[in-house]
Amino acid sequence: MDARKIQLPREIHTGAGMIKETGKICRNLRLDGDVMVVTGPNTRKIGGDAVIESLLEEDYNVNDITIDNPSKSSVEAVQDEIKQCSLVLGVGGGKVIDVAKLASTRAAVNFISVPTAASHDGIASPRASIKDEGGNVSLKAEPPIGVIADTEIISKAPFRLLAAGCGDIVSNYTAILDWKLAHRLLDIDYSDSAAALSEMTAKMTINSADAIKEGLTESAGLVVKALISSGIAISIAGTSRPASGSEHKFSHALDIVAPKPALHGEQCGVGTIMMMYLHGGDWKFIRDTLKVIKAPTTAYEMGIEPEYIIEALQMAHTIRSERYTILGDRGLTHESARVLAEKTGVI
Ligand SMILES: NC(=O)C1=CN([C@@H]2O[C@H](COP(=O)(O)OP(=O)(O)OC[C@H]3O[C@@H](n4cnc5c(N)ncnc54)[C@H](OP(=O)(O)O)[C@@H]3O)[C@@H](O)[C@H]2O)C=CC1
Ligand SMILES: O=C(CO)COP(=O)(O)O
Ligand SMILES: [Zn+2]
Repeated sequence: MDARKIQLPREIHTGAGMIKETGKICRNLRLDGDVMVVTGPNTRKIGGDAVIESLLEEDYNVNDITIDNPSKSSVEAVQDEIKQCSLVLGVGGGKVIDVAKLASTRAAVNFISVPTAASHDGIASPRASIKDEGGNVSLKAEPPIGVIADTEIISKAPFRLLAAGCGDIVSNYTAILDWKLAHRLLDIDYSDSAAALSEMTAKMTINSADAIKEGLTESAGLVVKALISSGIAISIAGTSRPASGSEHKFSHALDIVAPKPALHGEQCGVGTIMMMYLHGGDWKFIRDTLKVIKAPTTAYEMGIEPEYIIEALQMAHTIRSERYTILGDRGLTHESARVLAEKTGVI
């Protein structure tokens, strides 16, 4: 039996107005000492101030820092600031949460994830995507000890963010197909339980697609719980394989080649349509589900020119090349990339 350590959040709090309980939740988790609150320029007002107020009400000594990109320098800046702290809270979207997550891991202090949008599955995952010279790199990190998801705040976020979160969940379908393929071809370690959790999460979200509506706390709750569940599947597997396959390679490539990339979840959703086609699966079902959710299904809807879609498809196999997927080791030719994007209606 190979020795494994699985780290999972100890407490997950979801509900309208939950952010006001942050101070009490931290005290109940027996988290003492000074606290650092990390936010983004928009999310400082949207959630950061309420978190700070709640912590002050519980007599915490609170510092705060605002970051505007998920770079190595942002992580280092937060790490420098948290030298005297024993707890870090990331309050924002995926970029803020990733920076706070990695900085707290490196400083060996507790981290609590406070998503203000249900836009990605990094909320509870043991990964952090940080920009470096070559683009985004996915780094190992410690998952949060707690998650506080205020569905009131999340439901009021631009609906585009919720739809993007659904794209990141739907992407589990092709991620699992790629993982199974790599396991069969190359005997890559595979976790039935992580795959089952990831696939069930995607299925439940897709079956509820009609219920995912703008401004509803119920919709926010459904999607944020699914995203947390995807992050837990990553923790169980010890790799992002349950939620990241060829469709993510396409998205990461698009982040590099597109002058103005779309949201992570949007790109992953569109990538799932095309990679499901390559797998010979029901790509129209994926496309139609994303349409019901009002997530983008074309380059135009993502605001990305067709040429960058083709370029990203051709480049995708080179992203994390050790991770075998349906793209194979040689990837797509220009013509096959063009035909793929056209046949699936992406361009
Ligand atoms: N670690 C992991 O496992 C994973 C990490 N990721 C990473 O997450 C990032 C994508 O996250 P995503 O959230 O899509 O993008 P961002 O973090 O860039 O957030 C998008 C924008 O939404 C704003 N925002 C967040 N919440 C609200 C709100 N309630 N109301 C209004 N605006 C809001 C943010 O504001 P502000 O600028 O103030 O933050 C930001 O301007 C990528 O870097 C990706 O690599 C994705 C999946 C998994
Ligand atoms: O986005 C993710 C899962 O949805 C994380 O995956 P990566 O390991 O490809 O960054
Ligand atoms: Zn993702």
